[in-house]
Amino acid sequence: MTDAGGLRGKSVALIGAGNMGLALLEGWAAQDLLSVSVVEPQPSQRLQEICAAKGYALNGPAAPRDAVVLAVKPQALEAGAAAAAPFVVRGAVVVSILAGKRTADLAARLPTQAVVRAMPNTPAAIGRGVTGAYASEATSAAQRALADALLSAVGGVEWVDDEALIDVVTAVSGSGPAYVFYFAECLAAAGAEAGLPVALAARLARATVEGAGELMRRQPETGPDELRRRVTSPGGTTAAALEVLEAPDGLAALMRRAVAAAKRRAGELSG
Ligand SMILES: NC(=O)C1=CN([C@@H]2O[C@H](COP(=O)(O)OP(=O)(O)OC[C@H]3O[C@@H](n4cnc5c(N)ncnc54)[C@H](O)[C@@H]3O)[C@@H](O)[C@H]2O)C=CC1
Ligand SMILES: O=C(O)[C@@H]1CCC=N1
Repeated sequence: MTDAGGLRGKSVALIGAGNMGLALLEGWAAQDLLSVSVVEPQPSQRLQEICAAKGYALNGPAAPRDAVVLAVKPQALEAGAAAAAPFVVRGAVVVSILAGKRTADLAARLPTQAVVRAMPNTPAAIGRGVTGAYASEATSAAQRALADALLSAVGGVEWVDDEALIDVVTAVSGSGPAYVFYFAECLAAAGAEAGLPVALAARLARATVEGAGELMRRQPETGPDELRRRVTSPGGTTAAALEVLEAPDGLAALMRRAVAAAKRRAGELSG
């Protein structure tokens, strides 16, 4: 395995290996460069398999680590930070993926000021995630590079200089996969209501979202607006549908409200 991010020989503790923590662990295991300790009170079968196969310590004694990744629910911050603290020594960087929790919230509970606040998303589980990240002022360039390499194991990483933007990242790409899945559900439901057998409508909607996403991925130079135009014949069926979606109270207005609600909720989760 190439070691572009300089992960070889680095040690990491992962606190919480549910959906997102496990996705990160899968990425690290595939690279096979790190020494990993995992703390997880309810280890899944898959977690146990990875730890056994890779020799990762699962719920073993704490030891100083180069990085500590916190992946518990925001509501479990106190207990998660208590579990993380024994792994955090001088020079360690803490990477938190907790929605809403600020770098200051983390620094107040851990023996370090070097905190990276990151927001990945669930396509990380197949190495196709995208993560927004912010590094506190006390984070060194080397610590930030280590955090970048850890997060890059499951997809792209976009850094922001203003911590407040992480709440927006959360509302766009952190929660975003759910919007896309819900869109597929709604398209299927509308198709069924318009007369298709329910299962067929579900298959068509799913294949459409998959195919459109893949088309976008394979044509990175082409914007979604242009891809949309290519579907839309003047005076045709797509134009008729888009007239509905583009109405003042249409999809753009709904997305604005949805993103604003998620951003607001992220703010409420801080502290
Ligand atoms: N699910 C998602 O799409 C995303 C979630 N996040 C954030 O990631 C974090 C984790 O979310 P999920 O993985 O979805 O939740 P999850 O509930 O699947 O995983 C959390 C894990 O933490 C474990 N845990 C609880 N207390 C603990 C403790 N004291 N020490 C160690 N482990 C402990 C739980 O047993 C559980 O397995 C959340 O803070 C969430 O905001 C971030 C990006 C996307
Ligand atoms: O719903 C949540 O709070 C988490 C953060 C982004 C995606 N899931």
